[in-house]
This record gives sequence, structure tokens and C-alpha cells, in this order.
Amino acid sequence: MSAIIVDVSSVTQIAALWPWLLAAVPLVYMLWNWLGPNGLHEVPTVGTTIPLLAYWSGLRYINNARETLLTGYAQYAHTPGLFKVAMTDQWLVIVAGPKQLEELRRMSDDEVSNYGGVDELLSARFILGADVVKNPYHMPLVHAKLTRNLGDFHGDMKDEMWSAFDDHIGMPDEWKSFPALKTVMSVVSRTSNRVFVGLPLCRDPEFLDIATAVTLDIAQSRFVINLFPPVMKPLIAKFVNKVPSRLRKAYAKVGPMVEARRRRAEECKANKEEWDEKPNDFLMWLVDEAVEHGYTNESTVLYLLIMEFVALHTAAMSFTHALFYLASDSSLVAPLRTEVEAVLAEESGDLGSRTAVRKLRYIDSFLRESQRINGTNATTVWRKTLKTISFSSGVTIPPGVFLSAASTATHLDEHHHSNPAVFDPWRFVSGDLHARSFVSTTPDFIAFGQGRHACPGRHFAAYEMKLMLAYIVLYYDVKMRPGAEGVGVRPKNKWIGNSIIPDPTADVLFRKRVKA
Ligand code: HEM
Repeated sequence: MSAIIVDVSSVTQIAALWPWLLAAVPLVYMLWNWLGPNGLHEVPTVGTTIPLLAYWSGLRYINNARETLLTGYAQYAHTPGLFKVAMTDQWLVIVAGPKQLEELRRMSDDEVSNYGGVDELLSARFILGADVVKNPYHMPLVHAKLTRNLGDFHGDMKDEMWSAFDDHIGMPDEWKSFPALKTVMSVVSRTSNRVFVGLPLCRDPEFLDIATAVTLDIAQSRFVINLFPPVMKPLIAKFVNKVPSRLRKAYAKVGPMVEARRRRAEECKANKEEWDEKPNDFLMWLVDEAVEHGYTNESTVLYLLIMEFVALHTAAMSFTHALFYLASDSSLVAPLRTEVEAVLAEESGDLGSRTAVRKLRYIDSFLRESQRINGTNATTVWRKTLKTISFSSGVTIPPGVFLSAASTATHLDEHHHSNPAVFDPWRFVSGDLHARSFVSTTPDFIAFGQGRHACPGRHFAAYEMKLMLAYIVLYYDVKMRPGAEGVGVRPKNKWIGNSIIPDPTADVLFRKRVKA
């Protein structure tokens, strides 16, 4: 009997220990992460390596990523070309300097995984699901269907963009104020969605709300989930992941169209019949994949949302960065207008033609230069090691480590660019025009990543952004609304971790162009 009593009391004691044991798991994980083999002792650290303080460094990084990355780059870009910074959930190894970047570029997909990197960055397996991480089938579609046939969409994109400008800004005779980022987003989301889902859905405000909100859902969910070590992430994700509810709303909106298209595609397939007037948009390509491989309609809608995530905020933020330069300095518009008017005359008044946008060198240089200084992300080329990899500096990195390239610091390296901190919009107008175009990824310009996994949507984004800038200089005068920073001063960027956000509160004034 007493033995039973002793047992019962020890069970009770153990039960009382459970909360402590549960709390110890993340602590042990954290110690293991910082001190074990993944402690990456060969890689120099910016900040502290002491476990709990490193977690604190990870929290601080949210506010001081820019300084941390520039400091690390200045100290370590040449030897050993790598350094590490603490995230709240793990180390991030920063690859810095042209030699190491080139070595990373040459590594095979067996050595470093690109979607593994995206997974670490976004906690994608918890937010979007493990299937997306295993099978990101939207990616090859961007190359094979969109980029290769971009010319087929020029006319529709131009048509949608002109109509979006008309609806969102119109042609005010007097100066009128518009929230810059929000207005740019309205034009980008309509233009992109003309190609993603076609008319009339690309103009449906409820659908566009869903399409733009999903990025914030992913960003916010990932922010909270990444505060915790991997063992706790699945549990935390259950409480904070906002994507499932957005997906339900998206399905309610787009699901019937997906189901109808799928039925028709399956009928055509079964009867070996041609589908006259089959839609040609990203959604249809996703439906075709679903028919071919048996994916669900829910997954079609989820992958559509992923496309909205990769395409909309990246292009809208990048364009707003450039718009702020244009609106802050009235001397910049003249060379752009001269060029656009000359191209317009050569192209019989059609700015959207296959050749017109390619001829816009000044516009192209302006956007590349804005992207060089600002970009959307201070690190690009996100990778996860699958094997032990070695750099020529002698440093080895074990499997399972999150790596990324220091893009902002690379772009501001004076070995690459003279007066690197100065915005010189015509910097890329001369020289090897192909290598210096907005979409070219070069060792000194990695805003779109590098190598075979460089952004496959950059040609689409560049076409859209060049057309927008051409439209604005042709039809509008723009200036910054005088704000706290003074008249004609470009608003400061907001940094949240690695994200570089053009001031979301800044307004730009537009009026119908007054010709001299
Ligand atoms: C200015 C706008 C954009 C910027 C700055 C940007 C930037 C990037 C970067 C840095 C990467 C990672 C590249 C690497 O790992 O080396 C990437 C990947 C990707 N981007 Fe973009 N992007 C933009 C627009 C777009 C658009 C409009 C689309 C789709 C139409 C798109 C689709 C993708 C996809 C599918 C990937 C994953 C590629 C892969 O890992 O194989 N992006 N983007």
C-alpha cells in the first residue's frame, strides 16, 4: 500500500514538473542551436554568441538590421567573406563579397536548397504547408509560361495600367495628394492580376483586397512564428497563422471559377477536344497543372495567393522607392520625358509595344539605381545547406544552416560603385547596356538574387515598372507633399528586419502635366 502511495506521489511530483519540462525544451534547443555543431564557431559573429543574449541580439536585429549588416560587411567581406547574425530562432550566415557570392552561385541544388531558404525565411512549411515546400510548382510556370511569352501580355498590361491610373488618379488639373504606396499598389495589383486572373476579376475590389492582404498575413504570421524555436513553431502556427482564413475567403471568391475551368479542362482532356477561347492567364496554368497531376482546387487557389505574395508588394514597394526620388527632385523628369517622347514617336504612339519598353534606357537606369540603393530586402539569395559546404576561405558550414547574401551592403560597396550612397539615376545608361539593365543580375547587383534561382518574375516586374514610370512622366507632374522632413526631401525608408519599406505614410502630389 505504502509503495503505491509513494508511486502516486512521485507521479504527482512528475506531473508538477511538466510545465518546467515543456519550458526546458526550447531552452535546451536554444543552447544546442547556439553552442552545438550548428553554433557555427568558424564563422565570425556580429553581436554576441552567448545563448540568451544572442536571442536578445535576434530581437534587436528587427530594428537594427541595416547597421548590423553594414558593420559585418565592412569587417568580413574580404576575409573570410562570411559572418553570422543572430535571428530569434537560429543563426543567419551572411555571404558577403564577390568571391564567396560566386562560390555560392556555383553550388548545386544538392548542396544548397533555394526553396529550403525560402522555407527558413518565411517559416513556409508552417504558414503555407509542407506540400508547398516540397512542390513549389508555381515557380517553373513563371519561367515557362509567363516570362517566355511576356510579349503576348504587353497589350493587356498596358490597357489595364492605363485604366487603373485613370480610376485611381485621374487627370486632376490642380495638385492632388495621394498616399504613395497604397496608390502604386492599386495600379500594380490590377496590372499584375490582368495576367494572373484576367478580366473582370482583376478589377474586383474584394478580390484585390484578398490578393494584397495575403502578404501582410504571411509577414505577420512569420514574424511571430520565427520568435520561437522550430520545436514550438507548429503549435504557435496553429494560433497565429492567418493564411488559412485568407485562403477560405479567397476560395469563396475564386473557387467557383476554378471549379468551372477545371471541369471544362477535364472534359476537353477526356474527349481530346480543343477548348476554343481557353483563358490564357496564370490561374488557368495552375488549373492545367492540377488537372495533369491531380492537385486539389484548394491548392490551385493557395498557389495563386503565393503568386500574389511574390509579385505585388515586391513590385509596388520597389516602384514607390523610385517614385519618391522622382517626386523629390524636379530636375530628374526632363531626361525621362525626352526619352519617352522619342520612343513614343518611333513606336507610332504605342508605349506598350514589344520594342518600346526595351528602348527606355533612362527609365531602366533610373529603376536599377533606385533598386540598388533601396531594394525590398537587405539580404537576397536565401538558401539552406543540405550538405556540409566549404568556401575557399577554408570555412565549412554544416547541413541545415540558413544562408543569405548581403544585398544592400554589396550595392553600397565602393569597390563596385563610385559614390555608392549617392542616387545617380543615369549611372547605368552607358557601358554594356545588357549587363547593366534593370533585370541583369551581376555580382554588384543582386536585388533579384543570382544564379539559376534568380527571380524568374523580374522581367514581368521590370516591364510593369518601366511602363508605370513612362506613363507618369508622360502624363503627370509629381512632387512630394511637404512633410515633417521638409519640402522636396525624399521620405526615409522604414526597416523591419531585412525588409526595406518605402515610407507607407508619405503622400505624393499629382496633377495633369502642364506642358511648358
Ligand atoms: C521588383 C519586384 C521583385 C523583386 C525585387 C523580386 C525579388 C526576388 C528575389 C530576391 C528572389 C530570390 C532570388 C534568389 O534566391 O536568388 C525572388 C524569387 C522569386 N520571385 Fe521575385 N521579385 C520581384 C517580382 C516578382 C514577380 C512580379 C514575380 C512573379 C510574376 C516573382 C516571382 C518570383 C518567384 C516565383 C521566385 C522564386 C524563384 C526560385 O526560387 O526559383 N517575383 N524574387
